[in-house]
Amino acid sequence: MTQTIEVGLLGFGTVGSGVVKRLTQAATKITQTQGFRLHLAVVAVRHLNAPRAVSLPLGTRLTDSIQSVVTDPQIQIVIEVMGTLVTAEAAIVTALKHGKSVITANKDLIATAGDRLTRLAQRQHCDLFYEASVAGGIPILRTLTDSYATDEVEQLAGIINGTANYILTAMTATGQSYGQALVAAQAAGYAETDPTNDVGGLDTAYKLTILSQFAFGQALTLAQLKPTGMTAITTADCQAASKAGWQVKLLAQVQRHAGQLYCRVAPVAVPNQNALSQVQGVQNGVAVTSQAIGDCLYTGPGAGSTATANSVLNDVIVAAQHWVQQTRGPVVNPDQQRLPVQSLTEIPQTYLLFTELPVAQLQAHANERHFSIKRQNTICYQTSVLTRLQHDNLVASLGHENVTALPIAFSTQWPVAAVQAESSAVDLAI
Ligand SMILES: NC(=O)C1=CN([C@@H]2O[C@H](COP(=O)(O)OP(=O)(O)OC[C@H]3O[C@@H](n4cnc5c(N)ncnc54)[C@H](OP(=O)(O)O)[C@@H]3O)[C@@H](O)[C@H]2O)C=CC1
Ligand SMILES: N[C@@H](CC=O)C(=O)O
Repeated sequence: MTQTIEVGLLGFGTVGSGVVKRLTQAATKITQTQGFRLHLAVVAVRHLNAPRAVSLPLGTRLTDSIQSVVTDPQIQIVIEVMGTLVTAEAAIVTALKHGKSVITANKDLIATAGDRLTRLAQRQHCDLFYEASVAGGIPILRTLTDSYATDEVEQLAGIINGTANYILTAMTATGQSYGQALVAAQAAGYAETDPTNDVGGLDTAYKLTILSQFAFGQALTLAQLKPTGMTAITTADCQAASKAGWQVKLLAQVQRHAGQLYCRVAPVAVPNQNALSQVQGVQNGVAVTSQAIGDCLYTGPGAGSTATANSVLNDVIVAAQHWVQQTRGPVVNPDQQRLPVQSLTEIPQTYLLFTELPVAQLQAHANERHFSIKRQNTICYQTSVLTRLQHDNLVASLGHENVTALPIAFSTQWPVAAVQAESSAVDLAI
C-alpha cells in the first residue's frame, strides 16, 4: 500500500497558496516518482474568513490555531510560510520537539536563529530545510551542498532580492519612479508584508549569511555586513549608469582572499560585460566561483508564489523520503571555519559618481587628492581606484546630499596593504 505522509501548513498567503496549488497539481507525479503520497491535512491562518487565492482540497482543514498543527500527532511534516520571527520560531521549536520535520521559507528567522534551530532539529532527529529562504525558485542551497561537496568556493556574488531588482530594473528600463516600481512589486507578491527589509538591504543580508554558511561553512553577522539598501538610488542615476555601460544592482558579495572573508551588501554598478548585469526584474542570480568548476551563474525567479512554493515542496519531498527511509536529521552544512571577516568597502576600488555639481569642482577635488575622474555623461563619472579614505573624503567634501558614489563591482585592487594609505595612493588614470 502507498504510504501517506501527513503535512501541516502554517500560512496561506502568497507562498502558502502556491504550496496548496502545486501540491494538488503534482499529486500524481509525487506518488508515481516517489512511491509515497503527501496529504495536506491542515492549514493554519490568522484570519479564518479572509478570501484565498486558491481553494483547499476536500478533506483539508483550515484553523487559526498554530498550536493544534504543530502538536498534532498525525502530522509528520510542518511547512512554515507565515513569516514573523517570534511566532514562527515558537511554532518551529514546538514542531521539532514533537518530532516533526520542518520546512520553512523564513530567511529572517534562519539567518538569526538558524544555528539554534538546526541544533534542536539534530537533537530531535528531525529535518529542518529552508531552500526557499534564499533566491526563491533557484535551488541554490541544495546545489551548494551537493554539487560543491568536494570543491572549494572562492567567491559568491548574488542579486538575491527580487523586489529590489524589480524596482531597479523598472527605474532603469521604463523610467518609473522608486515609489511606482515598489507598488508594482508589492502587487505582484514579491515584497515582504513590510518591504523595508527588501529595499533596505536587510533581506539581502539575511540571505547572504545563509549562502555564506553553505558556500564557506561560515555564517556572517549583520554587524559584519552592515547592509546598505537601494533607497538613495534615483531613476536618473540608474539611467545615467545604463547609458554609460553599467547596471545598478543591489549586490551581495562574499569572497575569500588571503585567509580572510570579505563581504558586502550594497548597491553597486555592474559592468554590462558581466552576466549579473543581465539579471532583470524579479529574477535573481547567484554567481559562484570555485576551484574545480570555475565560474557558474545560477539564475531564476527570486520571489513569487509558484516558484517559491516549488522550492518549499522540493524540501518537503526530501523530508518525506527521509521519513519513509527513517533517516531523518543528518546535519547539513555545520560550521567549518571562523575566518576573520572584513568589508569589501575597505578595499581600494573604482566608483561611479552621480552628481550635478560642476565638473570643475570634481576635477579640483580629484587633483588635490591624487586621483582621476572621467565624465561618462551629464551626471555620471567614473573614478580611478580610490582607497576607502579617498572615497570617504570625496563624499564628505562634496556633501552626501550632492553625490552618490557606487562601487564598480569586481574592481577591487588587491593586495590591501600596498595601497591602503591615502598618502601612498597611486593615480591610475582611466
Ligand atoms: N513572497 C515571496 O515571494 C517569498 C516569501 N518568502 C518568505 O515566505 C514567508 C511567507 O511569505 P508570503 O507568503 O509572501 O507572506 P504573506 O503575508 O502573503 O502570507 C503570510 C500568511 O501567514 C499567515 N500568518 C501570519 N501570521 C500568522 C499567525 N500569527 N498565525 C497564523 N497565521 C499567520 C497569514 O494569515 P492570514 O492570511 O489569515 O493573514 C498569511 O496566510 C515569509 O517568511 C517570506 O519572507 C520567501 C521567498 C519568497
Ligand atoms: N521579498 C523577497 C521574497 C523572497 O525572498 C524578495 O523580494 O526577494
